[in-house]
Amino acid sequence: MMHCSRRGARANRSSKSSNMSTTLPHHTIIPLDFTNLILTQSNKLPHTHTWPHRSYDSPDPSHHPVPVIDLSAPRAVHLIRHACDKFGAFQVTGHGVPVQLLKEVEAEARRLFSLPMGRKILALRSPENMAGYGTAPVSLLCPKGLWSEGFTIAGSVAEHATKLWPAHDESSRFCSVIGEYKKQMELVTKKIITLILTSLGLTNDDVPWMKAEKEAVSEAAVVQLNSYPVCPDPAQAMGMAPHTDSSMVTVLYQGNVAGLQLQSEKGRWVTVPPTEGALVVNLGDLMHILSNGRFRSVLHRALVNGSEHRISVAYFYGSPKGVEVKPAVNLVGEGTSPMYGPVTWKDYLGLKGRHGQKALEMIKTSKVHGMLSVCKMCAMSNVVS
Ligand SMILES: O=C(O)CCC(=O)C(=O)O
Ligand SMILES: [Fe+2]
Repeated sequence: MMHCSRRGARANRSSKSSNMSTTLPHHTIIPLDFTNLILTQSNKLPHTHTWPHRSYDSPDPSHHPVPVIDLSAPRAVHLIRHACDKFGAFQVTGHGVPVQLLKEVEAEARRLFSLPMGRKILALRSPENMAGYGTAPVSLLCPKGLWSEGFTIAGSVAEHATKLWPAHDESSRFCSVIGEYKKQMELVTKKIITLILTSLGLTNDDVPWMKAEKEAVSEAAVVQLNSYPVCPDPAQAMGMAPHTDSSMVTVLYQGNVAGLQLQSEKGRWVTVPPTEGALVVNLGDLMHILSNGRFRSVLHRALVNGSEHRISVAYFYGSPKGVEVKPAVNLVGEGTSPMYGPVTWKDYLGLKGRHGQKALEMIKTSKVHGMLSVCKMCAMSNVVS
């Protein structure tokens, strides 16, 4: 596997005060102009987007499939505990989100990404604030470009939409579909978190911020639209580089085109097959912290393909503004210390943005006094994944 390094992040930060178009390695924030590329270019992967070792990691066909769990089944809690222990991920049905709404969100994402680059760039995100159009935040830490584009929706949907579609009738559909999606996803995500807590022997009382004010809770969520255009050389390309999400949980809709893979305990890649009407649930780093290391946050990536344009929609649920997540007291053995120090989602995102997959290690209680205080001082916030 080609590992992501901090090279891109450094290049990005150093470009802050200078002319972005000349000094920024473009793949770090501005995706390829796929719409134009598909119309005019030869069938070749640019060297900036060629991952030479990617094809070495062959998937593990013998691995047990990631379980599909019906949320309304009597054994749901038991099945969720097993899935969280073994995979750090599962798929859910019986979630109550109308399939029609999922299809509408996908259609809106396709409408957004098919806009000309000149229009999408009007909503370009900055290196410090990941809301808006650009490559996935994980690309800041990658040596090569990703075969994808992303749009991160944090805060007001209308603010994003009017940048893309100045005409009201063009932006209003996006606002209403995404607005409804956020509402539905908040409901289902809280249901899923409650079941996960139950599987750990905890209740919502052990995590008081679950009952926080409605507004604070809606600040705890971010929607990420991902687009993976048809690729001329899928074996050498990477849609989304391997990463764990920083969230508590991520609920992902991946339409009907395969691409998502997660890493098994044995370190092999396992495809999560699209399942009609199902949503994928990935445990993020905050859940790993809350569970005092019992549940792992799953390493995952997205591959691309040569015939279909794939869309995925991730709903990241972190923790409300200012709330520090820490290992649940009931999961810390008597006489032992919690495995991790308390951290807010915002600070953790800052750490992850700077240090990638090393971030978790850095808030281990043995390390917390040195590194975390340093990173809080120079916090680069709002990096989402
Ligand atoms: O597109 C996918 O399947 C994965 C997306 C993802 O991992 C993310 O947005 O964090
Ligand atoms: Fe992810």
